[in-house]
Amino acid sequence: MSNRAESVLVGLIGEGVMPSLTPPMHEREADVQGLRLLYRPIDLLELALPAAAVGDLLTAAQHMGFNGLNITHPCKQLVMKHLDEISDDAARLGAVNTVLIQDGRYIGHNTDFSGFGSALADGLPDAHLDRVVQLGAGGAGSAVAYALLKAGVKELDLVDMDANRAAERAAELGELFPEASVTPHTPNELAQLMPRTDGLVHCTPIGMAAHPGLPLDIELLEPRHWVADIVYRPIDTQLVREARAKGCAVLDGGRMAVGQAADAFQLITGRVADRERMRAHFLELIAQEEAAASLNGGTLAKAAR
Ligand SMILES: NC(=O)c1ccc[n+]([C@@H]2O[C@H](COP(=O)([O-])OP(=O)(O)OC[C@H]3O[C@@H](n4cnc5c(N)ncnc54)[C@H](O)[C@@H]3O)[C@@H](O)[C@H]2O)c1
Ligand SMILES: O=C(O)[C@]1(O)C[C@@H](O)[C@@H](O)[C@H](O)C1
Repeated sequence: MSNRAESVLVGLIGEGVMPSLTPPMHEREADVQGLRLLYRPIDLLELALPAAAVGDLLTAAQHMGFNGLNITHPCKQLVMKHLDEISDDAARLGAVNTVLIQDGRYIGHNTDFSGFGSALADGLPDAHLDRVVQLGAGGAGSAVAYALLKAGVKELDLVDMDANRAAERAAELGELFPEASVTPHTPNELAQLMPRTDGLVHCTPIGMAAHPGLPLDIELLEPRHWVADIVYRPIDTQLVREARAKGCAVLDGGRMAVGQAADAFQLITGRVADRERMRAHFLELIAQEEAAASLNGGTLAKAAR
């Protein structure tokens, strides 16, 4: 038996979270550090609960002695009204993916943006950040764009097939970062944008096992561009492979997945996670999934993210 101070109990609330690699990443890192930590997925689909149940689940988690929670789709905004305190960045971004339960209070943070920010700094330390093209302005894309602007990007070209979404996000981000210029675009403008950009960040589902292919005409990519993909199932997406083959500096989507986990681990446990060790474990887990998928005829597990 142990209490909240002696061991750590963590959960992940969202839809379709059973295949998530975040629970094993936290548990392995805690094991290596000699910390007793259990991390359970709490899947709204399996429980047949609506997203609006997130508030009741927070209460239940507190009653059951949880130390913290990760929150994912479709609850990252919904959870905010149930929190006692929200970090400045999560409040500005309008999304929470990590909730600490401390002294009966709920404190919200966002480690998606910080995880991408540290991934970019660690994985592409020499990347020029004056001008960046970002493809995809959805949920993850919003956190990534926020991280890019915090990292000092001066001109961010936000491209989405949904022109309204690109325009809304660009306007929101432009207000948060008045010193930068954030401009909405549709994919047919990529031929004009790519020759002017330092790097490309990819945040659409294209390249995932269920959505194979390339998100842009690969001829638009030049060896001087750096490329960051956030898709990580598979880890070497077609974009990552073809960008590497052209000589571009490349960041794979696993770096962000590990970054958000490492930052949440630190917030929840108070201990610093060893990111390289966590990444090595993450790559092991992905390799196991990919090997199992190739045995099953090439279909990756029903992993949503
Ligand atoms: N590495 C990580 O930690 C991490 C975390 C979350 C999501 N992801 C990956 O990021 C992807 C996007 O996640 P999300 O939550 O932002 O999804 P989302 O559905 O909220 O957003 C995707 C956006 O891409 C746009 N889009 C789709 N196809 C496009 C195309 N061909 N050209 C331009 N725009 C296009 C859509 O209109 C939408 O706005 C996921 O599919 C997942 O693979 C990675
Ligand atoms: O790994 C996952 O499944 C996650 O749900 C991905 C992303 O949504 C993060 O914000 C969560 O902390 C964990």
